[in-house]
Amino acid sequence: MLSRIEESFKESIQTKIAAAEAMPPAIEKAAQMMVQCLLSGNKILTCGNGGSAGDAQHFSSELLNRFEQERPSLPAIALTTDSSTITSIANDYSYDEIFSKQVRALGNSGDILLAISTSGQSRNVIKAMEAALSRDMTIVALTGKDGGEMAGLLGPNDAEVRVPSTRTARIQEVHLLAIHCLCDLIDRTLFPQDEE
Ligand SMILES: O=C(CO)[C@@H](O)[C@H](O)[C@H](O)[C@H](O)COP(=O)(O)O
Ligand SMILES: [Zn+2]
Repeated sequence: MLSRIEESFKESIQTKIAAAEAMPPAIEKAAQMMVQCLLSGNKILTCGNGGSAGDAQHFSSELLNRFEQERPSLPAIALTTDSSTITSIANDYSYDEIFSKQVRALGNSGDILLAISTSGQSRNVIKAMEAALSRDMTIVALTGKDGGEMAGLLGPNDAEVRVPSTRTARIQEVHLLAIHCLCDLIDRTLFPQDEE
C-alpha cells in the first residue's frame, strides 16, 4: 500500500512540474481580468461539481474573507452553496440549470464567472458559461484534459487555465494551486505591501 501512496505523491509532483511549465501565462491573464473586474466594482461568481464545487467555495471564501494578508473583503459568490435554490431548480427544471439560472439572476455586465471542471464537459457548468456570456460577463475557465466543450465557448476576452493531465484527482490538485496563485496576484496588485 505504501508504494501506491508514494506513486500518487510522485504523480502529483510530476503533474505540478508540467503545470509550472504550461500554466503561468494563463493564470496571469486570469488574474489581470479579475483585478480589472474588482477595480471596476464588479464581482466574481464561481461554480463547479464535486471537488470543483469545493474549489469554487474555496476561492469565493478567500475573496470574501481573506487569503493571507489583511485587506478589505472582495465581492465573490459561490453558486454551489444554496441547497434550497439548487434543489428547487433541479426539481422544477433540471440539474443542468442549477448554476445558469443563478447567473441570470445575479450576474451583471463586467462580472466574471469562474467556471471549474476537470473534464470541461459538465453540462451545468457549460450552461452557466452560456448564461454568463448572455449577460456580457467574461469567463475564467479552470479545466483539464482537452478542455472539453467549455474550451470551445471561450473568446479572446476570456481565459482558460488548463491543467496538462487527464486524471481528475491530479487536475484538482493543480486547480487548488491555481486558485491560490490567483488570490496571491489579486492581493499583491490591489493591496501591495512592502516586501517582507
Ligand atoms: O472530486 C472528485 C474526483 O476526485 C469527484 O467528486 C468529481 O469532482 C466529480 O466526479 C465531478 O462530477 C467531476 O466533474 P468535472 O470535474 O468533470 O466537471
Ligand atoms: Zn476530488
